[in-house]
Amino acid sequence: MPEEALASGGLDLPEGMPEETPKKGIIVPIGEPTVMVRNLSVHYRVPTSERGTGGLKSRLGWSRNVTVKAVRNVTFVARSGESIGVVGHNGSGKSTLLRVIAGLETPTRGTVLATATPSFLGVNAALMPEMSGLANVRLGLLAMGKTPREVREAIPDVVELAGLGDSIHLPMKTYSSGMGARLRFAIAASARPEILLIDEALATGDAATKERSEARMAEIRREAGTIFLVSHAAQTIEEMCTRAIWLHKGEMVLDGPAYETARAYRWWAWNVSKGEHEKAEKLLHDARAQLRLTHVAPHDSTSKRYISRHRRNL
Ligand SMILES: Nc1ncnc2c1ncn2[C@@H]1O[C@H](COP(=O)(O)OP(=O)(O)OP(=O)(O)O)[C@@H](O)[C@H]1O
Repeated sequence: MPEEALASGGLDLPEGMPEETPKKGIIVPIGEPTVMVRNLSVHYRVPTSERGTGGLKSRLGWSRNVTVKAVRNVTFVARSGESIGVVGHNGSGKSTLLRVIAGLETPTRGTVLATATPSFLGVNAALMPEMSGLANVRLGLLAMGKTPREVREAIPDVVELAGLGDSIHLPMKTYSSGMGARLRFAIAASARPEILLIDEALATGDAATKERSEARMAEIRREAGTIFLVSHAAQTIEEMCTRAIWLHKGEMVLDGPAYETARAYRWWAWNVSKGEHEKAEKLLHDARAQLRLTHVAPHDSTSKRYISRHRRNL
């Protein structure tokens, strides 16, 4: 997204809002498509305690179901060498999108094609809270298919990347959410997966740990990997990603360079927090007007094989 487009769309920062300077990231060439998301929608039917219009069922105390449209018609293509941040307010569909790419959920409509099985680092990744961080590293690495010897070799690197010091010997249930997230990141990133999905893991941590995480992410990208990173913190996205997607109520509002997209989102969020709802609406409208969808047909790419993430799409 060119700078002029941002300016003409009225997306300059207002006076008083702190400006972040874009960080010079490690430059990695962008390669072939690794994940293709097409017309993806995820709807949930959920019971509501809200009273109906007074029909018989409602008078008998039956609960009604409503449809929550968590993801609405999202389309994009991710390529190797990209780290893609997903930003958006609470409930905008960020985690749902990641879970569908991971193959943990089946979409209501649309398809996800990928060149490899994504490694998913969710906030609730199944580790054992009673066991120490170190024991969980072993467990996690074994669960990812490493042999006992590979596990032994990988442990020092994972422990260093997690940056937990002596706390690595304490039970995981004693960790703060940030400490747990760092450990999960270190375990998942040690596999150097082709596609890595990270949900809210890197917003915390000291400068040195952040630096190491960033370097590891760059390594994965350099080895032709793609990373998705979900975060509420636009600044994390600016620092860690090359590209960002802004979701709002399940819809894609903007897809472009991380700095511009995160900045546009931050300004919108800032206006919402100040009660400037008209201005925020206009910003959403302006951002949507700039949205350019990235498309590619699987046969456009010669050397990769794409696998559907969901059985019903096979
Ligand atoms: N399993 C589920 N059943 C019903 N509704 C769900 C389910 N998972 C998510 N939702 C709803 O879908 C919408 C999107 O949720 P999602 O967790 O993807 O958003 P998010 O952007 O990751 O939110 P947050 O930033 O708060 O973590 C929300 O309205 C949420 O309540």
